[in-house]
This record gives sequence, C-alpha cells and structure tokens, in this order.
Amino acid sequence: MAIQTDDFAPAPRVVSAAPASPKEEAIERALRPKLLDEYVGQMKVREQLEIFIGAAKKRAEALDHVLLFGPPGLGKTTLSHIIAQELGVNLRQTSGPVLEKPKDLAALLTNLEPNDVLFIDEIHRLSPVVEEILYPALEDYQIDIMIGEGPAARSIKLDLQPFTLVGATTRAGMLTNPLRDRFGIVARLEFYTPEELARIVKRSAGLLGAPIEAEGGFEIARRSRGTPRIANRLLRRVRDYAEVKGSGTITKTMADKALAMLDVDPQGFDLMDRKLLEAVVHRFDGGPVGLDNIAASIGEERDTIEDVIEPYLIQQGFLQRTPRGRVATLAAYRHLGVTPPTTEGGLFGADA
Ligand SMILES: Nc1ncnc2c1ncn2[C@@H]1O[C@H](COP(=O)(O)OP(=O)(O)OP(=O)(O)O)[C@@H](O)[C@H]1O
Ligand SMILES: [Mg+2]
Repeated sequence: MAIQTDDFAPAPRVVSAAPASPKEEAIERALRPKLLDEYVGQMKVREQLEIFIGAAKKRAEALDHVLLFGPPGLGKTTLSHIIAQELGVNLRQTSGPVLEKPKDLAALLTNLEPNDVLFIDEIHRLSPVVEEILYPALEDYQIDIMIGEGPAARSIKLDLQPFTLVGATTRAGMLTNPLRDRFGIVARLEFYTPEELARIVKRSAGLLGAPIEAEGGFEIARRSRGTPRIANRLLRRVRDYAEVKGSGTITKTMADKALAMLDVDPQGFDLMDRKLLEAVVHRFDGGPVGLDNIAASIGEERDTIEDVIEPYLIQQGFLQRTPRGRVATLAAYRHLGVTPPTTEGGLFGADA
C-alpha cells in the first residue's frame, strides 16, 4: 500500500530531528520497522536484545528493564515497539512529563498483564514523587500507595505482574543514579552510517511507492545527519521535488537539487548547524565558548543545542566539547571556508 504525503506545510527546520507535526508522526508510524530483523544498524544493541529477548521468552519471564538513550530520531520509540512485538506482549506507552501524580503511574502499573512492556518516553523528566513509586515496582514488582487522607491515611502494598520497563531519554546524564541503576540493559543508540541510512531510505521509498535510484538514495542518506527520522523526511521532500521538476524518479541530480533548495549542504548541515559553527568561529574566535553564550548568540535554547544540534557536529568532528567550553575544529574552519588561526599558542598552533 502506498502512503500518501501531501504535507506541504513548511517545516521550521528540515533537518531538525524532532517530528514536525502530528501528520509526520503518522507517516513515521507507517515507516516504522516492526521486527528486530527489519531494524537497520545498531548492531551491538540488536545483538544484545536478540539474546536477552530470546532468553526471557524461553523462560517465560519478563525481560530485564531496558534503558535506551541517544539523540532524537535514532529509533528509541521504534525499538520499544519492536521489543514488545518480539516478546509477544502488550506495549503501554506514556512519558515522563505526562505522569504528574503517583496515582497516574500506579494506574498504569496495576493494569499491566504478565511480562508486558511499559514504555516511558523522556524518562529523565519524571517527577521525583512518581519516580519514588517506580523503584519498588522495578525491583520487586510491588508498589506502595496511600489510601485515605489526613490522620486516617495509610499505606498499602500492592503486588504487580512482572513487567519490563523500557525507558527512553536523549540524555542518560539527567537520570538519577537510583533510577539508572535499576535498568539491567542499557543501550546507547549511535548515529547511523550513510550505508545504513541508504538501506532505510530504500525501504521507505518502497513503502511510499516512490521510484528511486541507488545513487539518489545514497545522496539523501549522506545528508541526513546520521538520523533515520531526517532521512525519511528528506526522502519525502526529494520525492515531491522529483515529481514536480523531474520524471518522478529520485536520482542523484534530483536529490542534489532538492536538498540545495532546502538549504541542506553537502555535509548534511542545515542553517542552524552552520549558524552555530559560524558563531563559534567568528564571534568567539573558535572558542572555547560556553553553551549559554552560544545559545544567546544564535537565539536557540540551550537544551536544543545540547540535545539536537551539537551531538552530530561533535560526532562528525566539527566541534569539540572541552571543560572550558565548545571549540571549533579545523574541519569547521574548512567547512566555512575560513582560514584557521595559526598564531603561536593558538588552538592550532601546536599541531598545525
Ligand atoms: N533502525 C532503524 N531502521 C529503520 N528505520 C528506523 C530505524 N530507527 C528509526 N527509524 C525510523 O525513524 C523514525 C524515527 O524513529 P523514532 O521515532 O523511533 O525515534 P526516537 O529515537 O524515538 O526519537 P525521539 O527522541 O524524538 O523520540 C521512525 O519513523 C522510523 O521509521
Ligand atoms: Mg521517540
């Protein structure tokens, strides 16, 4: 079945890693792999999960609790669905900010069936009182809840069915230690290689019924910031372009032209990426510069810079995180076409 995309609303940032709209979320759901075998890349995580899921199934036990962390759009939600699917159990889904009161979580927990998966997205944003209930639930499948009010209030223990918590976060560092310690399986998702993204693009193009040449797919993959969500989004934009400006087939030329129109440069960086690099290079002499100064300078939230923009720049070697702040690398200077400073004692003085 072909999936229709008539989503022409301009996205604020075409390579932003967050879903742009409810509509995009619906398309994402349709493109989501359902089984571990269809899940591209992340070899280490996949291998681990295959073994642990196999073992849990064999013993008819709940899988150990799983923490998934990594930048947005790398497949955390997708993986949580796959885990439930592979285990053959139900998936209940919620998120840290939605669970306001202990009773919200208690209601979810007491409704779980044996070995079900509870997925808590943005688990670093759980409130401390809710988190407190989670500890005994994770450890002993029990919760303490308060009944009544005032002097008549008393606490009772409720037994839960064995279950698996799958927590997702863009920042493992924001989790409290007691929470992090309760996950038996901790999986860090990495940026994808262009080859892996090319496979994802090819598969998605098939599902969308969009004709695509291998080179066209690779061009999209190469410029997707290592992120499947962005690859799928660029694919849909390039497909629109190829339908209007070309024969409909996604070729390398079509991909090139469409991506240039969208301001995605050959490195896959967009305006925000370049703005950040330019600020560090031009306004702060290459750094080191603190995150707050960068945020003020480019008019972007500190969290967005830390979670969304800089991880890829760092992974690609354009930016460095040092104890004194962010530093632009030689690659950043080169990318911007700026001559790096070579003065004595300067950043590149020693090894230039
Ligand atoms: N390994 C993969 N193989 C194929 N497609 C993938 C893979 N990982 C992610 N995707 C695709 O990328 C899209 C985004 O993935 P997903 O929603 O799971 O990301 P996320 O890590 O949960 O992001 P966020 O942090 O914003 O919640 C999905 O629609 C899915 O189709
Ligand atoms: Mg998600």
